[in-house]
Amino acid sequence: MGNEGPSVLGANSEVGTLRTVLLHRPGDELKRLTPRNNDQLLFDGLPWVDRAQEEHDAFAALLRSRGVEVLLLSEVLTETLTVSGAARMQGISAAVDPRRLGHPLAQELAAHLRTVEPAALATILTAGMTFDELPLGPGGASLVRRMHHGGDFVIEPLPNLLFTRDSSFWIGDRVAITALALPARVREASLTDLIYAHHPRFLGVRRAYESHTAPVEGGDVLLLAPGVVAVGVGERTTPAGAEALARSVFEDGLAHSVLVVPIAQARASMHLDTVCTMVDVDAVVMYPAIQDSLSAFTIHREDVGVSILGAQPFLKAAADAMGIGKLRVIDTGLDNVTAEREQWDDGNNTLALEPGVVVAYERNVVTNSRLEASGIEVLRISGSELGSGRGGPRCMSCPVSRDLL
Ligand SMILES: NC(=O)NCCC[C@H](N)C(=O)O
Repeated sequence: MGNEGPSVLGANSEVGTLRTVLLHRPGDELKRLTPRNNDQLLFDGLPWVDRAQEEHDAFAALLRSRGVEVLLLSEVLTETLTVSGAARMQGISAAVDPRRLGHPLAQELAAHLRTVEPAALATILTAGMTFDELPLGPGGASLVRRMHHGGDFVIEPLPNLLFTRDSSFWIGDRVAITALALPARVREASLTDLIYAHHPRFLGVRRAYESHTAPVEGGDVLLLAPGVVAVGVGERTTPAGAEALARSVFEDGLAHSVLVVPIAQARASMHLDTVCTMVDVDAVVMYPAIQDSLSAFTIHREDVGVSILGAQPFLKAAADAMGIGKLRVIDTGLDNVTAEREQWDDGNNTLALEPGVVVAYERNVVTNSRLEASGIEVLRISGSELGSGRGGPRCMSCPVSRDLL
């Protein structure tokens, strides 16, 4: 960024030049994964943590080499906990659940956590804590403590923090703290909430989608063009979430059209960005199996209230709302099996650094060569370990600042 100072916060597209991004370098929370808990914690396997960190470091280094400022969630969290007592309280109260721990243990643990240094507290809030790790005296007064096994979690770890896309997203000059659908991820939003509320860098930033009335996850939200938002509805974001988000962004003047896009309620397509991401101002990379069937309900902001257009082909609805003749689709695979394999491995989950330049996993060889054949520059990263959580470069990044289109 040279002497230009901090970038202007916010984004109104998927492809405006990326200036600042929030990533989470995977840490001790990944070491909590075992064959007994990985399904519940939404990982398909047990990543080799050191290698996952190396892969992530290379991802961050690539972004920096392209002039992007990389904010790391653990560092930003520690800074926030250092400057703000309110943030500490917020983080502790979200992590210590009296319904599960009982009041005696919950009170004792919360009192202890209030004495912990910011960096160590940030580690506990992200990596969790087991009963064996409780730094309290013998568990005399707590039945809960006596009855749990030492390896059980007092505070659940958050291995999916890696996917910073889902727990917050920027729209216009506002940030939305999302409402995550699954128990394994709900607490992530308490961390993004306290960071954006109390970190000095974000003071004064206003919120979008404050009502949190229903689940909305950032991986389902695509900023197709200034004023035009697509929201996937499937395993995570619900119809009520999409509707509430639409009304909220209309009221705040952040969009005039919201496309609500049904996607299969399946692990392979848990978010809209697992099947479709933007690679240029008028182009998407999309899983071919859904290209012809993907549809959208379009909600328009009207002078009074909203209008809802019935389901149309997604590509037509998107082009109409964006005011372009056609949304180009870069088809990702020549045959069904290759396409299915590369979709599973996040071939469609690209992160645009500017129009026509994307970061992608190297393993998706066919998809990447199709992108290049269409004139897209593909910056490859390895994701053999990172990918075991089922997320690619877009899932692993929350753009905090993009040049406005
Ligand atoms: N936007 C995304 O598709 N994020 C990937 C999230 C993966 C994570 N293991 C999850 O199941 O939520």
